[in-house]
Amino acid sequence: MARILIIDTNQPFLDTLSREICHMGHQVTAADSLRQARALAASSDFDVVFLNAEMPDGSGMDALPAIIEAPSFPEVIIFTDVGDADQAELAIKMGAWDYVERPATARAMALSLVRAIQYRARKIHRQPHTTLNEETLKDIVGDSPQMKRCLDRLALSAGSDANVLISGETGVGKELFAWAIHNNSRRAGKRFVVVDCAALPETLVESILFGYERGAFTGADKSQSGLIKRADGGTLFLDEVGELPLSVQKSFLRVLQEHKFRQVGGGQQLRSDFRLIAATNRDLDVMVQRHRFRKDLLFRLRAFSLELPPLRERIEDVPAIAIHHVDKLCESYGLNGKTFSPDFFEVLKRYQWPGNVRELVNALERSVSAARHEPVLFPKHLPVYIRVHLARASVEQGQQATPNSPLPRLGGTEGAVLPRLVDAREAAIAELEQRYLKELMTQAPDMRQACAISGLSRSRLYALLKKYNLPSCFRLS
Ligand SMILES: Nc1ncnc2c1ncn2[C@@H]1O[C@H](COP(=O)(O)OP(=O)(O)OP(=O)(O)O)[C@@H](O)[C@H]1O
Repeated sequence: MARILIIDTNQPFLDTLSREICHMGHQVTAADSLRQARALAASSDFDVVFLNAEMPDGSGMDALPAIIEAPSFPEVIIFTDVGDADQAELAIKMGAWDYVERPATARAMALSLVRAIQYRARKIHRQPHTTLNEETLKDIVGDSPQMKRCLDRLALSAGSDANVLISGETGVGKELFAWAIHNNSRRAGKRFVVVDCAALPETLVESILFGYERGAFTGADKSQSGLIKRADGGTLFLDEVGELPLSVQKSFLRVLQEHKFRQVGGGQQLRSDFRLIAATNRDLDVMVQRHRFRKDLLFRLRAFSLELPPLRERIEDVPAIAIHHVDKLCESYGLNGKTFSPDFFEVLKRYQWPGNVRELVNALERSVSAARHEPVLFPKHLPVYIRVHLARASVEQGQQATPNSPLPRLGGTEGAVLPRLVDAREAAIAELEQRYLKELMTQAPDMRQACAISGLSRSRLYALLKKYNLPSCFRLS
């Protein structure tokens, strides 16, 4: 629970904003003058202060330094009815957390509070980990207890040079965490070399990793160093390490033990001082039992382990992640920032997100495109497959009886009835692709045959499996 101070004289707005904040589980105190606000800030602890820039007894900007320097060093959100770019710049330079024009609804304003609280909680939480650089963590959003535990583990691993194994379902943020570990380690500033083991053609894995000498194979007309050498001094990130062919696992184990290797077709021994971070969405212990992964390699990889939980197990992080990515998307599309309809986050929180944060980011990207210049995101802007899924689930749970309707209702607050044809077609294709891939998983004994049957390339097949969060483990016979 955070403690919030609101400094404003507009009673109806104050009442609604206070209600919203209490509803979020925080404690609110109100002050209707700067004098009272200064006294309160000096005598009580506050996490966040909403400060009106124009108060009857003076300028909120003048009171800002005293409030920022109050004993609890609160985060201050300045709000105003008359936006002024110069004043905004000054406020931020003076240390305000944010400067906002008073939005139409108190609810929208309460949402900007989420980020301030999250930022503050992290700041306090991370104080003992002096090595962590705030700037390198700005893209890791989430304040749930699970996320805090992961950030603790991140801080621990960043302080050592041990190999790290990051596990978790597809799209949970494994690469993001790997980056953050690298950027907070002594190797920050050196190379972070990413190897997507799932996308490496089996015949070329060794030459890509180890490099090759001139004449090593047909077409090798000059020698070429590999990714292991490129990572010298920095970090080597092996994504989807479970896909590394067994033959390569053996030679890679040697590299891990000795940090020495030979290029394909080469006699000379080379050295590379890299730190290894590996990631997997597969159960490597099961793969070891099935003789698909080397036990000694797993043992080495797992010197330090970090397990990232699926998004559905930290669903409270969804609004903050959504705000973060919508802001980024609007910025990259050159759009004005967007606010959210009251039920937008409710809908996001009801969905299970099998593709985790990546699926959420994709859904938001499509929502922002669908809304274009509309300032508010509604559930109707979400991809149709999500709305169909939720409508079906809620009908099945008997929460939403639509006995006479042959089609699920697809609208959000607007209550639209029929999807656009293009959306319906997309939903049908998605459903068919998923059914096909599941069948393919049970019929094909291995990846090579799955590609042969489906006519898909290895990387396209992996991309589709990832899209639908289907495991890439085939029947092992
Ligand atoms: N905690 C988070 N806060 C904000 N964005 C996140 C978070 N975690 C993941 N993302 C975003 O989700 C997307 C997927 O993240 P990332 O590629 O790191 O996942 P992954 O687990 O490595 O996926 P895969 O297993 O498919 O390789 C990225 O756009 C990333 O920025």
